[in-house]
This record gives sequence, structure tokens and C-alpha cells, in this order.
Amino acid sequence: MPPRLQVRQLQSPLAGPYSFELAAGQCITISGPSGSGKSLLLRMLCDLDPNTGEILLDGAPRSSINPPAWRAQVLYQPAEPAWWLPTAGAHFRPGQIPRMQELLPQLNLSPQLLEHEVSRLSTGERQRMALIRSLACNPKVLLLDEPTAALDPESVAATEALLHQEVANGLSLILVTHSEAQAQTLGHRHMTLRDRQLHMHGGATP
Ligand SMILES: Nc1ncnc2c1ncn2[C@@H]1O[C@H](COP(=O)(O)OP(=O)(O)OP(=O)(O)O)[C@@H](O)[C@H]1O
Repeated sequence: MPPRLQVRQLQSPLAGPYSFELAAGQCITISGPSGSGKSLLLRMLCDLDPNTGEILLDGAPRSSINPPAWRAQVLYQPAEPAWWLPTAGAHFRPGQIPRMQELLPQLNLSPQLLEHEVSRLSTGERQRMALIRSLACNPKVLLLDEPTAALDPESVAATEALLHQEVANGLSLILVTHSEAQAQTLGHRHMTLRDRQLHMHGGATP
């Protein structure tokens, strides 16, 4: 079986080239100083920024998959996720509701928050709700940019437990984090970006 994701010579005028592989049920963490290119890498992987090189998903080249379908399967959650409808609940399609209802208590979120204006939610509530929104899309690869940056320790622990569970169930995760402890807890392999160059540490498969 091919790896979940094969990245070959991925680059843009701003970053790369990057080459690496990610298996199903594996988590790679990315750390590095501010401005080192972590978000640029995630944006190239989900094809939001112009780039060259090749990426294969379960052996299928990106060029054979239309861009919206690619972004649904290789899903990017930015550090400050966008909301385009008035309430958080309005962002879920009917088919996603059972999964959303299962995930809310795992991140200590009350279902009542779904009806609140997004702007009324706290930063941490929005961040956890965004993760639920991403997981409810059931992506094969999730690209998470600092998903616990705004959270208190209890919410960080709940988020890490959920991500651990999802990866154990087969999700492939690329996680940008500034937390060494979080990288050690969740990551099977670790990348460091410095001056937009990639350094890989650890090669264990899950
Ligand atoms: N479209 C663009 N055009 C030119 N420069 C850009 C563009 N997007 C990002 N940059 C620059 O590329 C560098 C890397 O940006 P990036 O957002 O990937 O950093 P980062 O490692 O994610 O940082 P942080 O930890 O602060 O989020 C930064 O210096 C940024 O200003």
C-alpha cells in the first residue's frame, strides 16, 4: 500500500523544496521560529499557494484530483480559522451533525454554543469549534496550524487526547506546534524548519 501522502520537491519562490512521506495513522510535527515558513508549507500542501512539485495521496497524483476535492481530503486549518456564517452550528452540513455531536463533549463544548454568534464565542471556544468543524469533514490528512495556541491547560489536554484518538483511528496529521511537550506527545516524527529549510528527526512508523 502506498503511503498516505508522498511529497516530492514541493516548492514555491518563497519556500522549499520539501520532500517527505506521511503514513496513514501517523503524525508529523513541525516546529521552527516565527517566519521560518511553517504556514507556507501547509498552504502548499493543500494547494492554496502556487507551487510546483508532486504530491500523491494514497498513490493518486494531486493533478488527478480537482482542487476542492483535494482540499477536502488534505484539509488545512489555519491558526485563525475563518467563519463565514453567523453561527458555528450553521457551518455543519446535515451529514456531519452526528460526528459533531460526538466530538463536542470531548472538547468540553456545550451544544448551546452552536447557536451563538461566532463573534460571541471566546477565542478558545472558536479554536476548539474549528477543530470539530475540520474533523467533521472526515479528511484523510489534516494540516493543523497551532490548534492549541489560545487554549487553557485543560483544553490543551482535551485537544491532545482527541488528536491522539483520531490519529490512532487512521487520520494522518501534520501539526505545527511551538510546544516541545505537545510534539513529543503526539508526533511520530518531527520536522524543524529553519530559514525555510526542512530538517527531519525520527523515522519511526506508527
Ligand atoms: N505571499 C507572501 N509573499 C511574500 N512573503 C510571504 C508571503 N506569505 C508569507 N510570507 C513570508 O514568508 C515567511 C514565512 O511565513 P510563514 O507564515 O510560513 O511563517 P511561520 O513559520 O508560519 O511563522 P509563525 O510561527 O509566526 O506563524 C514570513 O517571513 C512571511 O512574511
